[in-house]
Amino acid sequence: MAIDKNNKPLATSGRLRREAEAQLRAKTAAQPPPLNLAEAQRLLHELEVHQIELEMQNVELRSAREELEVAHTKYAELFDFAPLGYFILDQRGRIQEANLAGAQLLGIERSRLVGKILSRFIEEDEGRAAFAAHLEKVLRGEGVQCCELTLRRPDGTRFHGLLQSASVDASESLDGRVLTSIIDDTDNRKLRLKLKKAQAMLEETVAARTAELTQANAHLVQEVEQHKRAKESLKEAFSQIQQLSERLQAENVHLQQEVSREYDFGEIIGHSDAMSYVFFRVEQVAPQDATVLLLGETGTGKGLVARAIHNRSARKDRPMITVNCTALPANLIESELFGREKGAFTGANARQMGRFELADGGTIFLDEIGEMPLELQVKLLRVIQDGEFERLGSPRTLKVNVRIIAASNRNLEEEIRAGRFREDLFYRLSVFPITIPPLRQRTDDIELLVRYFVAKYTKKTGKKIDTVPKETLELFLRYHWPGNVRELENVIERAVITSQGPVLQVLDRFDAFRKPEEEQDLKSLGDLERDHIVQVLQKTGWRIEGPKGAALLLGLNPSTLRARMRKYGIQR
Ligand SMILES: Nc1ncnc2c1ncn2[C@@H]1O[C@H](COP(=O)(O)OP(=O)(O)OP(=O)(O)O)[C@@H](O)[C@H]1O
Repeated sequence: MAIDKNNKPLATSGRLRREAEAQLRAKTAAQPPPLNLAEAQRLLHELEVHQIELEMQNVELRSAREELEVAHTKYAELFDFAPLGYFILDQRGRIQEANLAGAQLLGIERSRLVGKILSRFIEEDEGRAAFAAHLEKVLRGEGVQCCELTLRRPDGTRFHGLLQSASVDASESLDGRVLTSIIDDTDNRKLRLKLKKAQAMLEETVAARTAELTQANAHLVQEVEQHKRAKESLKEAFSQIQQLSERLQAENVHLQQEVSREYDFGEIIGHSDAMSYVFFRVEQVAPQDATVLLLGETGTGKGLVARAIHNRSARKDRPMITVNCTALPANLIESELFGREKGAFTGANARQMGRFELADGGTIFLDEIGEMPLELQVKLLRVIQDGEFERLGSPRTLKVNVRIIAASNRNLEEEIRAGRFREDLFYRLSVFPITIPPLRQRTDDIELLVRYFVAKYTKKTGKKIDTVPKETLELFLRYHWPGNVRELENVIERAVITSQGPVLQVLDRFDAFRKPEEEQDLKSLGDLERDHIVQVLQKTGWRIEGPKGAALLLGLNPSTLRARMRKYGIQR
């Protein structure tokens, strides 16, 4: 009981007493009624069972704990002796935990490792910045991150580490922490570098070798190409040589034939105005490539003029091929001109080059063109126009570059009228006509020709003849020479053979050279008039006027006679 300083009970003590008694009452009221014995025994039993249960649980817990400890030891060993360093880092990269391998890797005791910033083991600022970025990415939750860094141990040794980090999420109660494994990749890296170097070297060697091989290959291909080309050009050269040899052979045969015919390729003799005009025309046309048509009686020298044109042309080093259209059988002219393939017709046993092919680059002289069969005239026209033709029996078109000189002793205009000569061919041929006058119209040349032939045949026979009697010359001047220069040449040749001594003796009666009247060609009125005028003039010694002049004999006015002479080209 509470008392005051006078040892008297306080007034509040009564109240407290009352409250305490009330609490006791409430407590006893809440308490169960006192147990009876049976109940007490039952409760005691349960209590004992419960205690046994607890003891058993305790045993189980202990063994579980032991097992856990064993497992922990086992995993701790695994953790410690794992072949790579494990580190648990905080958000700033401070090492919170590390396995033994990790401590060994960083060359520091494990106990001293905890609390150290991993960055301090990283070489160079650059590496540390890379690690910071690595850590940041991990903490940002960007998943597992890897990086390569050079790390330095406290003893100064370095190693190349491969880092792999992952953040540990909060549910694993390692909130904000990072698990980082580090592998010492130094040896592997060295090996890799070596391997890379070796590979680079290998690649370099392979590239160099490949380049060498490619070059060698290209060289080979080039060589093969060159060989191929060389082979081709050899083949071509061979075929050209073959063609050339064929051509040369043919040319040779032709030239031999020409030589055997004793053609006179020397200069053309003549100093008459008529011949001077012919020479002038020859000089004019020779350097051109124009087609020339030579007109004139037989034996007037058309062949010689053709040769002179060729020899004065740019083609003079190529052959002049002569085709005498009268000398060849009509059925052979075509194959002679254009050539033939083997078997082109019965009897064509071998391939033969035509005269046009032979004359390629040169000149072809088509003598007696008026004799050419009509059907061939068409083909000739084509050659003149396009330079093209086909060999007999061959569809292949050949092209040649040939200058054409044609000659005719026939009056081609009459032939056209008679339908024996194509007008178009005539106009093609007569681009540049040259008419060679008959010998009787250029008696001025006779003496010159006589001396020329005498010299020629005395040289040939070894005789010495230096005089031609005046009477003989006069005889020659009077004669009308139907065979022209050829006839005169024959007369001289015979005379040289038969002459004894230095004087030329013409034994033959001159009239013998005249054709019997009935054999003579029927001449036109103009020709007869011309011949007659010449004869009379020769008789009067070329005197025109006066009592012994030709005009009187002919019953013509001298000026009329002069006009006729001009018309017919009659000159002394
Ligand atoms: N002016 C001349 N000078 C020298 N010889 C000539 C002359 N004219 C012709 N001859 C000679 O006369 C002969 C005949 O000449 P060429 O064959 O050239 O005449 P052609 O007019 O072609 O005759 P054809 O029409 O009969 O073929 C040849 O031997 C030739 O040498």
